Amino acid sequence: MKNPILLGVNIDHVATVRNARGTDYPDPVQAAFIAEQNGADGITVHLREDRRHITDRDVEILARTIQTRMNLEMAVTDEMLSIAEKTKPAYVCLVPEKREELTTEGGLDVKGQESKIKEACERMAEAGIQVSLFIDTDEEQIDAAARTGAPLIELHTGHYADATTEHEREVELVKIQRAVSHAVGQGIQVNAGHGLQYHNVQPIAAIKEIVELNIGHAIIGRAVFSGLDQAVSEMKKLMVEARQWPYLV
Ligand SMILES: CC(=O)[C@@H](O)[C@H](O)COP(=O)(O)O
Ligand SMILES: NCC(=O)COP(=O)(O)O
Repeated sequence: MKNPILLGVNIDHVATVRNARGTDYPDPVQAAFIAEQNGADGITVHLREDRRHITDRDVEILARTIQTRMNLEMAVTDEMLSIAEKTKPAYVCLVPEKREELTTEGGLDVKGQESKIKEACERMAEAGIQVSLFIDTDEEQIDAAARTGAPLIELHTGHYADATTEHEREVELVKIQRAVSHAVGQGIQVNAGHGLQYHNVQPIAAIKEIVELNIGHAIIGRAVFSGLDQAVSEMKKLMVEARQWPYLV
């Protein structure tokens, strides 16, 4: 395919199930292996400060066993930057984090903490790690991301996913399309993710400049019923199919 769309499978919630009982299973390491065998182009894990799902042990083992590439999502803290330096994932995705949140609620405020994020990007670049910034579809945030030197952004698709009417969803889709063009115009690679599932992924996958989608909760949820192999390959199939659609803007 000339313009492929890549799938990063987020395996956080395999660890959520494991940690609910303090057992050794299900193991995210096994999940990564199955996901890779069934079309995942990368594996994403979010090492939260409260370690509610993925743990340091998971990151250490995954760093040695992932065959594709690891995308380590993390808050911009010294502790997390040091873990990244030690484990050397291919990518880190810097995200905002609140301990009490159920999941990530919004994009990183790059504009409001530009020098801190620029320093983090430089520190990661020195360690040979590519940085992605998880941000909203806001042109000022995209411009700030460009100034930090981050080669990638991941656009937050949560508002699109949470839309309750067709009109609202269309409005959010247009915001994503415009943000993609704006970022690509500045030479930034654009990924996207959050809240994507089997029924809403295709219009996003059809945006031809988006390189990769990171999807987790919906895939792991479906895997409970269909198995992880099918859950991953079905998602990839929908994405690849949508990539053949005519461009939407
Ligand atoms: C940054 C992002 O959009 C998601 O990866 C999110 O952080 C997932 O975190 P949870 O798996 O804890 O919901
Ligand atoms: N960055 C988004 C991600 O990794 C997965 O988010 P979700 O599909 O679990 O909402």
